[in-house]
Amino acid sequence: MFEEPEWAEEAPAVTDLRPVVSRPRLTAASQIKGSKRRKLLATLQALEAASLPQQPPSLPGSDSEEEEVVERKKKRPKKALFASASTEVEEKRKTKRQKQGPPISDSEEEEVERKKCHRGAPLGNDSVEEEKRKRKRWKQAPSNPAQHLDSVDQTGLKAWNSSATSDSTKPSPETPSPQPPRTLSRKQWRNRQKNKRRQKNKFRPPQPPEQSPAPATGPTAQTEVPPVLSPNSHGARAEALRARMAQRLDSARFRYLNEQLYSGPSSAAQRLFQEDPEAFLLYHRGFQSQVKKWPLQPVDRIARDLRQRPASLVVADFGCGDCRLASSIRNPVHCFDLASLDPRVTVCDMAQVPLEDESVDVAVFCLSLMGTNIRDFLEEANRVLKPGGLLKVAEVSSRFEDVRNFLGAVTKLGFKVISKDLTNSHFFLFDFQKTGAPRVGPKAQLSGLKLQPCLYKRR
Ligand SMILES: C[S@@+](CC[C@H](N)C(=O)[O-])C[C@H]1O[C@@H](n2cnc3c(N)ncnc32)[C@H](O)[C@@H]1O
Repeated sequence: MFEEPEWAEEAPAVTDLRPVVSRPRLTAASQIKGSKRRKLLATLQALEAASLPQQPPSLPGSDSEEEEVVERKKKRPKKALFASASTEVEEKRKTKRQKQGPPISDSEEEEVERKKCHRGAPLGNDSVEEEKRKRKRWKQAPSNPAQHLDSVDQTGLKAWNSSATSDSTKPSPETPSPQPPRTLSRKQWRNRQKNKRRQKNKFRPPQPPEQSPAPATGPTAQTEVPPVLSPNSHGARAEALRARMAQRLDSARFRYLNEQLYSGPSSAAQRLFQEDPEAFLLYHRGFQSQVKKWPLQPVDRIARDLRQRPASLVVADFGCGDCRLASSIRNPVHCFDLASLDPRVTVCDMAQVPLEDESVDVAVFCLSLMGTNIRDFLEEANRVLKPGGLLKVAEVSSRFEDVRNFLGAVTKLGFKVISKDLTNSHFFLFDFQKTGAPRVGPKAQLSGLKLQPCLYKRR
């Protein structure tokens, strides 16, 4: 006769985890109970036969099972009843898990095989149900607790933890499972990997602070800024301020020199630059920075015109500056200025240049009719120009109050107007031809030669 292991039904769910320890003791007890049960069964059968002859027939093999259940109910203590109730709850949980399709472990298969060996006769329907229940109980007591934890979902895990808090075999995260699971579903495997990762991260050593990017406004950024940079940046600002102030000073000095050149006679300008050669450099730096902004520099326009003429023409550049004209044409060029920025320059007051009378073909005044003695410059040009020689004048347009008066005055000095170009926004350009010696005496007033000074605004 098949004997159901009563320990499985009587024991609470938690103690079901230790079946191997309790099985031999319970098997002996069940044998004793089996003999008693047989005696009681015989008594009951006798009583039933005497008092209940009208009872419906039962299915073959079912009587003994029913009697066993009745017998068990009689013998079952209150604890066992409670255990049975809790087992039913657990069975419901297990059924739910079974619906999710947990794999049957090797120990479960072995148990099924073991039960098959114990069966001497085919089981009835009730016996089959009992067998199913037993299988469920065996599943409730997994041989590998870790596997059990992994095989349940999160809800099942919570239920397990809450119901098995006092279990000494409850797996700890650090305790490796003695038997690795052989068949895990993808979800179970993922859960296991996730748990492993969590454990790993839990014990990961903290990263050094320099590897983790700190916010720019955070305290790390504040401490990372070396205090040495502060004086440097202060020094840089001071240097920038110094440079800016120096530039302002140079600009002021340029304006002062420029005004001196326009407001006094050339002799005074000559003395100025002789006494302070650096002033000439400063003046030309200022001039270059101004003229660079122009759309067209007049010296380039004059050079272009002269390139249309024979390169054999001798040119005299009055107030040559940095000899830009001489550098732009192939003609022989006499360069005159109050100071020298180039070896080709003859330092002199252009009111008196060291050239022979009627020795040059072209006389050029490009932005150089400065000073209050313009008549002296034009009479000197007339002197060195050959008869029919070319006089080219370029001046800032704003300097002219009356262009016609200017042209009339130049004509009285022995020239005739060939061309005038008033189209440029910054300068006027005139071409004269020498007609002869000046037609007016030294005391004649040529008001047309009085031009406005070209003053630069303070920026
Ligand atoms: C505005 S800059 C023009 C320089 C050059 N012609 C140019 O267009 O690039 C005028 C030049 O005329 C020179 N200058 C002015 N008066 C002079 C004089 N009396 N004798 C010689 N050069 C003079 C100045 O020294 C200055 O170099």
